Amino acid sequence: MDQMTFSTQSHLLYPLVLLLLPLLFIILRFHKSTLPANPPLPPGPKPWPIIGNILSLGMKPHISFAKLAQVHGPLITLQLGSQIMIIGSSPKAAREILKTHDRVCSARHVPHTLHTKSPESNHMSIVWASECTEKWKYLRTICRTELFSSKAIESQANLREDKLKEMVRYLGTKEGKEVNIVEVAFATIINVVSGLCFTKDFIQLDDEKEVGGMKQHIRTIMEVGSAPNFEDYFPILNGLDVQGLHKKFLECVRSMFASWDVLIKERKEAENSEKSTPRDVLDVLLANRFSNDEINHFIFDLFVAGSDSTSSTVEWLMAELMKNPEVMGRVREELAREINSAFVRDSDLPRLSYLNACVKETWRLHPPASLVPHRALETCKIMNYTIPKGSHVCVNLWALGRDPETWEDPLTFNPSRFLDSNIDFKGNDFELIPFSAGRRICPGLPLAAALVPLIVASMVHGLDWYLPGNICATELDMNEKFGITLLKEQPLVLIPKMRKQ
Ligand code: HEM
Repeated sequence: MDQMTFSTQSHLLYPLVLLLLPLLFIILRFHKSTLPANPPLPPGPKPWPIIGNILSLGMKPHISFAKLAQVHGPLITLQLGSQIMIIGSSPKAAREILKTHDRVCSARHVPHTLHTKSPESNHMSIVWASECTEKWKYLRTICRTELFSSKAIESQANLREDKLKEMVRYLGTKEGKEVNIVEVAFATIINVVSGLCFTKDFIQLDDEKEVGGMKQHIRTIMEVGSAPNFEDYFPILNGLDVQGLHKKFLECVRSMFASWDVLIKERKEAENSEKSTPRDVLDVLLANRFSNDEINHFIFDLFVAGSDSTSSTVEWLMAELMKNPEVMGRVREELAREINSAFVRDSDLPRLSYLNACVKETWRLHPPASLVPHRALETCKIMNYTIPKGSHVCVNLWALGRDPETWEDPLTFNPSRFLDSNIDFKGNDFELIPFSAGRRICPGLPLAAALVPLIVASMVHGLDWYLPGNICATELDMNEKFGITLLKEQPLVLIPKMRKQ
């Protein structure tokens, strides 16, 4: 009986399987052909032949990219000559690039302008290390332990306070006269960094004397470094430097290195320099047996990465305070309530919660590094799109701060939004990452976070500020007039007046 049933069943089963097999084959084939083997590239504007989307870059690429993101979405592709560029413009895209795919996207795109003569030299730099090599890790460890640990930052408080007192005294001498805010902030920051590195001032606030023409060199480096270099997009031009950008860059680097070589030589010749406790970064680097070239590159990174970014934040914040008198009023009230002496000290900063909220709001609207230039080490998938190996991968920090899906009334300068919020700028909250996030996050964050509020508090405490001539505060065009102020746009000029206590 059982045998019978089985044989009847198998008798029916064979023709059924034979019938179903071709059907299964058709279904699988159809299924395979609708699912591409690789997801596509992120969407983007249609490229022109040869030049691709170069014309979409515009004068301010971060603004052009933000506009393109409104049309094509938070992850877009641009074809720049032969180079693919992927740009992320939402907190989700930023998290995927800088956290989920941190390792794969951690390589640096080094523009041709900033290539130093030998490929070795870029390996000595933290900023321009094309990959996160052992050397890069070692240099970051020196930064973390010797320069920017909480203990190191605390031990540098006296230096910062001294430089701030010099700045306030200088501003007192400029009463009733026009002061270029970014110049003063820049000189103060350069002297803080040169104090850390060489125990020496590089710029005198009250005259134009400066060591090694630093101001002009850093200005030129920022200018040539941010200009698009066609060599980056057309390999056929490699090494020709048709725009002369690389030549200008090298001239500045050589001149700065030559002036530092003199200081390094003096230090090496000083008696017992190796045996005494290290006074500054130069002593630490010499004790770690850095060569002159390595010292120069390390210090170059600190000056170039730290000066313009910090001074432009001070300028934007002062401009926002001038434009928003009620915000300025609250900052003044807080300073009057919390500061009992003529000078603001580091230890006062934790009590200045409204000023700290103003700093965050400035970094939200005006991140100094608006685009973070990384490169994909391997092909990977981000938000269901393919990111090919070697693509430039950027996060548009400027777009993140103005994303209407994240921020209420995003274009309004409203520091109060941060008063009851846990959002911080330390790389964990992807809606606010002015220092980036992941393994390449800015190592100078602790110094900048201490310096910016200290400089602004020192400028505002005890001084009233006026716009020159007939400029009215409401006329300040915050989006167009300032921008990267060290470049060719108009700097913020204000007139200080001592306040009667
Ligand atoms: C307001 C001030 C500053 C801002 C907003 C800022 C922001 C940034 C950003 C966005 C990056 C790129 C990170 C990435 O590639 O993902 C960076 C890198 C860097 N920053 Fe800053 N920075 C500031 C101040 C400083 C200061 C004061 C120093 C040191 C004195 C410094 C040293 C560096 C260095 C060495 C790098 C390269 C890191 C690497 O490639 O591994 N920065 N910074």
